[in-house]
Amino acid sequence: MAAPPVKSVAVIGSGISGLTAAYYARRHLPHSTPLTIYESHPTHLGGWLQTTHHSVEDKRVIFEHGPRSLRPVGLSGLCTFDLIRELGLEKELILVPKTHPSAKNRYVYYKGGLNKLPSALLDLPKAAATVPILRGLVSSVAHEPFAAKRPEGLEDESIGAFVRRRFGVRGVGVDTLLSAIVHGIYAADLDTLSVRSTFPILWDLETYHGSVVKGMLGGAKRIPKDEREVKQETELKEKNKELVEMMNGMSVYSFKDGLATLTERLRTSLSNDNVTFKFGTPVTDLSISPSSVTITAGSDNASFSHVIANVAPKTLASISPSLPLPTPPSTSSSTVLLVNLFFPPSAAPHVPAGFGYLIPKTVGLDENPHRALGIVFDSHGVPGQDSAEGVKLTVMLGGHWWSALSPSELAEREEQGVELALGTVRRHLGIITKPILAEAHLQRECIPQYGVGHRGFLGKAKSVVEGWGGGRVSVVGAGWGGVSVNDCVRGGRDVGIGLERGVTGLESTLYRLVPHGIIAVCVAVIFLKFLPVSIALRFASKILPLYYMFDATGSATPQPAPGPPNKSYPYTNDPS
Ligand SMILES: C=Cc1c2[nH]c(c1C)Cc1[nH]c(c(CCC(=O)O)c1C)Cc1[nH]c(c(C)c1CCC(=O)O)Cc1[nH]c(c(C)c1C=C)C2
Repeated sequence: MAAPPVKSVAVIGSGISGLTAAYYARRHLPHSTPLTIYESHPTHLGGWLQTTHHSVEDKRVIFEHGPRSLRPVGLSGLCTFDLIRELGLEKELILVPKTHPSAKNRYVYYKGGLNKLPSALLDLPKAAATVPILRGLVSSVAHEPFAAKRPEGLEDESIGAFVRRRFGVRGVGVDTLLSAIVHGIYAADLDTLSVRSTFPILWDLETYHGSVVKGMLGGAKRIPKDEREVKQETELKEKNKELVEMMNGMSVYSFKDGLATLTERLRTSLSNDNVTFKFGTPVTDLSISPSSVTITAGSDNASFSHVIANVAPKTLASISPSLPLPTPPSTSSSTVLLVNLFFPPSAAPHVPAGFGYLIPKTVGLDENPHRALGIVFDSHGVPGQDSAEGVKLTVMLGGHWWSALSPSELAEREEQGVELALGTVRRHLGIITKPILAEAHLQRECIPQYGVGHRGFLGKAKSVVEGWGGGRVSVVGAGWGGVSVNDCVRGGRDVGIGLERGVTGLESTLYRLVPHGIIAVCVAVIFLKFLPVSIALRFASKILPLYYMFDATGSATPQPAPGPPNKSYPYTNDPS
């Protein structure tokens, strides 16, 4: 069936995915094609990319209330380069090299202290012998190649089930380490997330090599690469040569004025380019006819030839009653309490030069009474962003630990946010000084949870959206196929460019490998200890350095309407 001609386009939701889709649509369609963006929030645009600027004695401090850095890797990473180049943002970048302490020093809180994960091959023997969280893993890794074959017909399972099936339950366990990483990316419990949708590399290594460890030793060679991806990658590398070169050897990057630079620049570009923004207009209905899609937002009805929905599956289902969308295996999203703290030089605590630390699921309430998930040492993580001297931290709490809390209990946690964060840093890092700036933001439902079977859901959703929309409706955003900013940019770009072909937005999510090789790296680190040096070096060249260890891009764009709209609770440093 030929795709219907594009005459007018509406985008529902102004997160990074929606804005990127609008941007590329604008660039690819005739200038006369009208484009309208609906945003339910009255003023805020950009979804979970939320940067605020603060002043300390006339010097600047930047707080990120969502993602804070991006990882320059993979096809999705190249898509973000393309957007940066298009927007002329190259000079606004802050690059963090892999040699920087924040890239090399990554920690997990375990057994009452920070466990430094090794960053180089030579550190491995010592680390495996002395770091408590690494010690027990050796036998698990040695066992993995001999684990029983995957049961016939198993299509997906939780990350926890996969890891226990392959690595067994010995000592500290690979699952303990992985639970910390899952906290840092999804703020979730590894026993509820789909391994195929969150760490597809692990599933694929088992499929094509019969073992994760064996597959890694073979350089994952047998895993087939999608031809479309290879072609797109080659084209993007060519087009963005300078940025590719500039990012060579970099661990992460951000912007001088924070990550919201990206969404702000998109807004400026779109505002100057025949795009109408409708703020404060939640879309309540989406209906389809053979010749158009009609959007109802409050008392406003408007018809478009095409609609791009930057909303999660459950929201799309609720606004489109005639769309027979299957129910996703999980409709929940993690809620994270983010507390930003800034300590002036006179009260600057000592924190190790590093990225920060994550807290595994097995750390008990006695050691982690406020259910913190991890702490980022921002002043090390993105150096040089603030002109004010001092120490900046972000404490992240809640996530799956708070999934059963009522809205009023969550609001209570937000009100107590700064105290909970200070209690945590006192307990873990011995920090007793007071910050000069402190803000708590409860980011409600900010990270979608891909439940077991999510991939199967996407396959069905694609045919349903195709059949229902007839090439007029596409979906983008973290709720579907990848929670990182890079994934969102990639999804938005694919749809913006592909509107005339009638894409659903779910084409690439079905063959996309979300590049989370994190566990593979953890496993490798331990395994290396037993290998002859020559094999180890070959192995290491494939998978080291350890930048996968909870670095990378952030998420996310979905609804409900996020934003600075959230109340923030400033902390007054009142000695009384
Ligand atoms: C609201 C808090 C968030 C937590 N995770 C994400 C957000 C927005 C999303 C996220 N964080 C990371 C990734 C990996 C992406 C990839 O390309 O592989 C994703 C999708 C990695 C990450 N985790 C933390 C940081 C600082 C980063 C780097 C990117 C970023 O700036 O977000 C720290 C961290 N994030 C969360 C917790 C609990 C945590 C703890 C230290 C939750």
